[in-house]
Amino acid sequence: MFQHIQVPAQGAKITVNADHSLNVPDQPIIPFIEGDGTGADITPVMIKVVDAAVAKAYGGQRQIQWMEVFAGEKATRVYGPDVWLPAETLEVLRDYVVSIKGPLTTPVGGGIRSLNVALRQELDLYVCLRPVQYFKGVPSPLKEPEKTNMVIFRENSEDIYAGIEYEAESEKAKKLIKFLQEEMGVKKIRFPETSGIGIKPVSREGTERLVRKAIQYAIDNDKPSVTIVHKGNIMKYTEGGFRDWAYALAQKEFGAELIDGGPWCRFISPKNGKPITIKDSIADAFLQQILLRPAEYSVVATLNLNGDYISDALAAQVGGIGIAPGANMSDSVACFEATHGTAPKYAGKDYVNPGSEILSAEMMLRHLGWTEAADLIIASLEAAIASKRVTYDFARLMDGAVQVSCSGFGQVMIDHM
Ligand SMILES: NC(=O)C1=CN([C@@H]2O[C@H](COP(=O)(O)OP(=O)(O)OC[C@H]3O[C@@H](n4cnc5c(N)ncnc54)[C@H](OP(=O)(O)O)[C@@H]3O)[C@@H](O)[C@H]2O)C=CC1
Ligand SMILES: O=C(O)CCC(=O)C(=O)O
Ligand SMILES: [Mg+2]
Repeated sequence: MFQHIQVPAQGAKITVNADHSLNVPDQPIIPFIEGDGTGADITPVMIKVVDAAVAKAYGGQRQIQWMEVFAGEKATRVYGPDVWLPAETLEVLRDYVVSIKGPLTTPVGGGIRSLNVALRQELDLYVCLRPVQYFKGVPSPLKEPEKTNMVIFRENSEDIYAGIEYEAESEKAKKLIKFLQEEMGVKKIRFPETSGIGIKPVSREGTERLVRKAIQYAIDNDKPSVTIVHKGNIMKYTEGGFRDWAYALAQKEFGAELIDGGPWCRFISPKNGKPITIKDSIADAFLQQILLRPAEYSVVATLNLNGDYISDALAAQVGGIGIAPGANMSDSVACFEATHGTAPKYAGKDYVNPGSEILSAEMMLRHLGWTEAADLIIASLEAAIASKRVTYDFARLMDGAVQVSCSGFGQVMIDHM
């Protein structure tokens, strides 16, 4: 058995069929990672709200059996000082198929590399799915925030984000720079003696599997377009490759045809008979477009680092990263997590908005096919916002709001179920 993971006495594993559909028992065992910093505040609230929604929706017929698994600072307390991501945590996340996690801290500069990234890489969770939608009543810096309605498909396994980099003046950096200069004829490293150096792998296979998911999502959800966001004018063979491979895939696998000689292309959705346009935007221009003309964008397919920046920027347009959910997915395994981090200055204060992790759980319930419980979460969130009993992030921008704590907001949601 496991060293520190307690398997619940009741409940059963979710399993996956050959076509990647799920078999979900009425009492699925769902592993969760509490998370560092504010993770310890929001994760218990998420669990309470989800349990209330499931109980209300199914009257005791269905129930999640939560199973805590460890990562980050809590893992070092449970397993020992240097154990940040125990092997049995990875084994359980893979084996139990569907899980949810709080945020995990990554130090800036030195120290451990991101555990969040490690987890995505180890489980090959190649899609980071981050829907961005407006909930009525949420304070936003935009005049018409309801026009922002996008779903980000962020490539989750490659790019500069993969963490292949070498510290300035280290032996490895020196060796790589020497190789680049002497073997590859590189003359453009401005300060070779003092440069840190990073590698940006972007592959056709990695691009294709991500873009395939994004286009299929557009078909399944009746979306009008998929926008490929890249910086391919500058990084021609990585970000430019991403753009070219994405267009080629749309033509090859979905029968898209060039519009006015391309590169934009279009195909008719086999689901609703309406056109789906595949277009692209260079990342810097895209960031101003989403503020000025958000209604023109729907599904977004992008590289790892762009997706990181874009998801926080878009979240801000609809009220901030306090209500920005997400999922990391492979074809079979899914680990749901909020877009935001551990917000260390608020840790342990029962203060922050638990909305992102609750909405990540709402995505998880929908993924399980438990739509009634998911719908209850959305309805109770909307009712809680309408009641103006909200956490600090909304209260500071809303007229007439009453500020409640993190757990208080969870209770307001439950009261409105
Ligand atoms: N997937 C993950 O686990 C992620 C982990 N991280 C890690 O988190 C750590 C902290 O990163 P940092 O850059 O501070 O980013 P954070 O996302 O943790 O926080 C930035 C700001 O966002 C706002 N915010 C964050 N969470 C909430 C919430 N639940 N409710 C309301 N507002 C919220 C706060 O704004 P304000 O100050 O205005 O109140 C906060 O100061 C780093 O180690 C980073 O690597 C970061 C992102 C994702
Ligand atoms: O892993 C981290 O610490 C940061 C990750 C992040 O910002 C993200 O995935 O959005
Ligand atoms: Mg981020």
